[in-house]
Amino acid sequence: MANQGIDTSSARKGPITHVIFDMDGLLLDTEKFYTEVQEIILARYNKTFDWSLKAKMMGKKAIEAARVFVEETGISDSLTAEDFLVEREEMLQKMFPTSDLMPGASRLIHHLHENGIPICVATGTHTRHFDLKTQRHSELFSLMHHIVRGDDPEVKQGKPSPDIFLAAANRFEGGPVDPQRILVFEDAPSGVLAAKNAGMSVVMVPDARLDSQYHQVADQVLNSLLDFSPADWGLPPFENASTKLD
Ligand SMILES: O=P(O)(O)OC[C@H](O)CO
Ligand SMILES: [Mg+2]
Repeated sequence: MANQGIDTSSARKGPITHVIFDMDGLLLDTEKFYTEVQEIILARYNKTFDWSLKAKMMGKKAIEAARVFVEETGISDSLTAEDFLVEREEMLQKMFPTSDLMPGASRLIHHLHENGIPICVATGTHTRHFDLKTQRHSELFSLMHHIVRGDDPEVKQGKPSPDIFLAAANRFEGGPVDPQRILVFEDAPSGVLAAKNAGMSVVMVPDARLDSQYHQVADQVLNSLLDFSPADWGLPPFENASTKLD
């Protein structure tokens, strides 16, 4: 483990040749939408949504996160996981098309692509939501070699299962790529665990409100993608490392 720096004992298991990006909360500022609708729904039951619950939900497939939500809040007798998904859907559908990029996402994706590093996305979100979230960012996502979504038939179980990252490793040119050559970027505890379960190295870029106990599993923890130094991982450095553009 390493916080705010690199742990050379666990990192560099092999030279990094391929990169997998998580999406929600890592490339796109979409976790705030889930938080907002969950706060609204819980308020009706006179309960508050907090980051200890958020930590257990984020990164998971929708139905898996929904089960955590109704069970952990004790409202499962009044609201099933399936009904919770229906209830939040209308609100989310209005929010997702407004999704913004996270700071540093565009710079890092363009940099890796321009330097010939194969990159892809592995997101727990399903195709219909993916399309809404990315509609303003099609140019950036077109730089990905491939995109694996939560409703992909190869993804039997959501994060922290390694399924989605192993499927992503399989689909690179000449795949499957050795997991030791893959660096994953994640924001969620379940996603960091999934990457480690797949045998990959992982840079965590967590929300500042997430309890720091969840940092321990990651190989490197950063406040922002703007703080990533490719050279730490043997990847081509930014030409002007002092310039932090979005
Ligand atoms: O973080 P992602 O991209 O795997 O998405 C997972 C859910 O859709 C949101 O937590
Ligand atoms: Mg995420």
